[in-house]
Amino acid sequence: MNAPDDRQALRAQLRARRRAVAARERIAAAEAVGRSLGELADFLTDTRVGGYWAVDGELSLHAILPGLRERGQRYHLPVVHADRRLRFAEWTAGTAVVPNRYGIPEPQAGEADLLAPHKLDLVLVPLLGFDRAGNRLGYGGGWYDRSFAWLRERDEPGDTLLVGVAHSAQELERIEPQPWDVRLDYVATERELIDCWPEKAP
Ligand SMILES: Nc1nc2c(c(=O)[nH]1)N(C=O)[C@@H](CNc1ccc(C(=O)N[C@@H](CCC(=O)O)C(=O)O)cc1)CN2
Ligand SMILES: Nc1ncnc2c1ncn2[C@@H]1O[C@H](COP(=O)(O)OP(=O)(O)OP(=O)(O)O)[C@@H](O)[C@H]1O
Repeated sequence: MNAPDDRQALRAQLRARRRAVAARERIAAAEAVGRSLGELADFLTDTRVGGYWAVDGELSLHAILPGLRERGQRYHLPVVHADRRLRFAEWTAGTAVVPNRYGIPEPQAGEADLLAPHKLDLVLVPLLGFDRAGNRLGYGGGWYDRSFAWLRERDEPGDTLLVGVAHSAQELERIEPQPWDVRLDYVATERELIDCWPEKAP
């Protein structure tokens, strides 16, 4: 069910499903996802955290921002780059943003203020679909796969933790991984924190 054509059909279906989450549920999820993330010690202590500016039904991260700030953690948004790898720029309330070519707001940062993906300690990753093994379906641009490709070879969580964030309605039974896909370490939903590598040593 995961041949390329099927992946396209699946994306359309998942987009529709994500958009169909009712407003009340969407708001409750944005408020609840912080509790799931809070079960992960790294989320409470890591210095450099990457996130996203939610669009198109993505689970909004705004409710976790005050906590990050109080704990002295720094929050960064993805910036798309011509080499099709993401950079990350710090964002605080008041940072000017401009729409990128997909219409998603990103900080207006100079080259010197952009961080390469490996500089982040933990990245909250947007997605269309996920499974419990940490396989993920994105928009098909390969941005996260390309940007975090070095993590693919790992057989245990790497230096940069990848944490998918999604509505529980976006869970799929199984996503057939592609050779370039980078697995998530955790997925946080409004209901739970899913450890995608339960077999790893404690
Ligand atoms: N909020 C948010 N920010 C993000 C992402 C994301 O998924 N969500 N990204 C995650 O990668 C990166 C941007 N990548 C994106 C890739 C494709 C599309 C998109 O809507 N594509 C259209 C086709 C547009 C086109 O080809 O010009 C589509 O799929 O219909 C958006 C963002 C970085 N920032
Ligand atoms: N490390 C890589 N090097 C070169 N191309 C890559 C790499 N990773 C992914 N790609 C390319 O990106 C395209 C999209 O990949 P895929 O369908 O897995 O996207 P996605 O995971 O849904 O998107 P995203 O990561 O942007 O959310 C693929 O056609 C693939 O060839």
